[in-house]
Amino acid sequence: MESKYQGQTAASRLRRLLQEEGKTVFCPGVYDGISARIALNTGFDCLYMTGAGTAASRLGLPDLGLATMGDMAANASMIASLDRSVPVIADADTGYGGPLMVARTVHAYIAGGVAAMHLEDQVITKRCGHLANKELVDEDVYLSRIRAACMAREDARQASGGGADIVIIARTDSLQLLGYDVAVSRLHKAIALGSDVAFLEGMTEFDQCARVCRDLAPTPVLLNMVAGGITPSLSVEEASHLGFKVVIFPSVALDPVSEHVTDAMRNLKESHRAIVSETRKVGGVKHFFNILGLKECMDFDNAAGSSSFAYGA
Ligand SMILES: C[C@](O)(C(=O)O)[C@H](CC(=O)O)C(=O)O
Repeated sequence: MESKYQGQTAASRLRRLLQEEGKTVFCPGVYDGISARIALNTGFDCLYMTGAGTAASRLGLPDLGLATMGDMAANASMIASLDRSVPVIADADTGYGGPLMVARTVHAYIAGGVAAMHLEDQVITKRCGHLANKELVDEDVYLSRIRAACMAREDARQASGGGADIVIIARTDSLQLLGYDVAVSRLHKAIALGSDVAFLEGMTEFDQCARVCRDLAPTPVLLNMVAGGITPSLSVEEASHLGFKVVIFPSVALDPVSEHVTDAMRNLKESHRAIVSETRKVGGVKHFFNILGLKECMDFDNAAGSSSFAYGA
């Protein structure tokens, strides 16, 4: 069967979604194979790889600039590989070093099939954008990160005959320290260098959310809806009404996981017996493996002529 996305890379598919009149792309935050599979099975047309979730799930650590480029690129590439027709927007933090390192990051994300990446102006020892007392790099350092990313994308475009067209999202964390006008001015400069999308991190007032898309028009703007964060909570419809073209929900899976797993762990510790969910009682272990593509794996193996799954599993 021909894919309806024939010939489109994930990046070009995302570019089309961004151009669709009246469309706001909204993305659940995913950070591992399970959360990504569940989001794909739910039918989202774009995913967001959260850096906070990547640091949490791969390293067991908070979002403090501890995940390396290797950690992030490997995770983003794995997630992007699960369904090539669904674009993945991935956190790329500060780019993990100077311009040469930023360029390596861009090439690693492109090689992994990532559709878009965001780069910010915090110091390398960064923290979640919704924490206090963030430190920034000077504007020229930030712009050299963005310039390096756009130069690397251009090199990759030429080498691939146009295919490698990763969407570059300029994020600024400067609102907290330098105020709205400086933050928007940093984004304008990043756009002038070739960023495709702008991301004003850590807005604290509805008025800022209401202004930013107008002030940066016609560049598409991304809204970060961290649960419990400092930005007023908006629905996708409300965000769309204000002009946002992309909304990410980084923590949508993190809180349910930490809360439900805590309950399950406590229960096992106290009762010495694991809770068996209703779905497992009915579907057995296969229920979970089916979420991860068991059937598709067996079909592939059969189609390749193997007899391993001729009688199922
Ligand atoms: C968007 C973000 O960069 C992320 O890693 O998902 C974080 C979100 C978070 O820490 O929950 C951020 O806003 O800095």
